[in-house]
Amino acid sequence: MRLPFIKMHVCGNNFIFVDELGRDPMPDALISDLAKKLTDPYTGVGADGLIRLGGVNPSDSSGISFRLLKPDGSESLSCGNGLLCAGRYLADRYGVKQTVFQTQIPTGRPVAVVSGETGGKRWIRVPAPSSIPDFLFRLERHEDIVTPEGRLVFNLQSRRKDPLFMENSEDELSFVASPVFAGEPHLVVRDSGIVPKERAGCLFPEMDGAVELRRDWGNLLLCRMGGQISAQYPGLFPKGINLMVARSSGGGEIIFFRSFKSGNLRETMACGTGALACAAVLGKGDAIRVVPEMARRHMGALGYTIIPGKNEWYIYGDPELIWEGIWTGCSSFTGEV
Ligand SMILES: N[C@H](CCC[C@H](N)C(=O)O)C(=O)O
Repeated sequence: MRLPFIKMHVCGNNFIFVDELGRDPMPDALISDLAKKLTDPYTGVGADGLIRLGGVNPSDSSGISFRLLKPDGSESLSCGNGLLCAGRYLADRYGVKQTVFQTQIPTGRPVAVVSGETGGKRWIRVPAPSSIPDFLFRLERHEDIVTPEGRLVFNLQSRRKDPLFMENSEDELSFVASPVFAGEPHLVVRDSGIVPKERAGCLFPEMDGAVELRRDWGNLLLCRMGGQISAQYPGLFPKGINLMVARSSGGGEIIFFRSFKSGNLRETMACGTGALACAAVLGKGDAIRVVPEMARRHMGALGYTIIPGKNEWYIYGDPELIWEGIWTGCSSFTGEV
């Protein structure tokens, strides 16, 4: 099989794009399998997801269909960074200035997101963040974790009793999270809401002036928080949950965050809808700068500017094309690492 693709990123959150415009779309089962293969970093191209763009032509007035397949082959509802990239791709490849994308297609009720460019800066216009819809968030077995303000208190139990478990850093851990829907479901946790407090010091160590950076420790903590929710709170988020740990500075005008993604089950460099969710919970002012901490460290990324509105919010970011290629297949792929 020879499949032309491109790869793009915003702040290191990277995607493979398959352009199905004006063509018969590939069957869902095939594309799900392809997503597993292509996103594989060892025997594929390697990416945080595979995005297929579909429609009659690049300026299709009914909207370009935007569908994101995660590395496990399942489908996401939306993706801020992917939409910024897709808008830039259509502009560069076909000269389309502004595009309407149809997102949240798996729900059967697509939601339009507009992508455009002003003064050389790419943006997307998305519905204002809201509460997580019931089909993604089922509280009935977990009513006791909700505070009067609508936040959630998670108490992760120690896994020390697990005979295969060797780390000694897995004592009990609790944190307060705000549930937000920003096209994707997110939990936003302020690092100050993590107990024991000193544990959170490994998430943004440079800001705390720590001499020893302990970068991996921050990753371990984030992955434990994000990864253990589904095991310890079964059924709460039936389609998974993304977890953002954030810290605000400058009174809410600047926010730093780290992102754990449900479909990757690992930390990613950045997350566009996650940045939106962080701005909704911690942000203040007319223009909120949201900086993904890992992308800042890795590439000096400045992050996103988010402009809140009543019904619609804008996210500004800098998508980049990384490479164009032809995937030729890999017969030795088994799906196991
Ligand atoms: N990175 C995306 C969201 C990804 C959704 C997530 N559930 C996944 O694909 O793992 C963004 O920029 O908004």
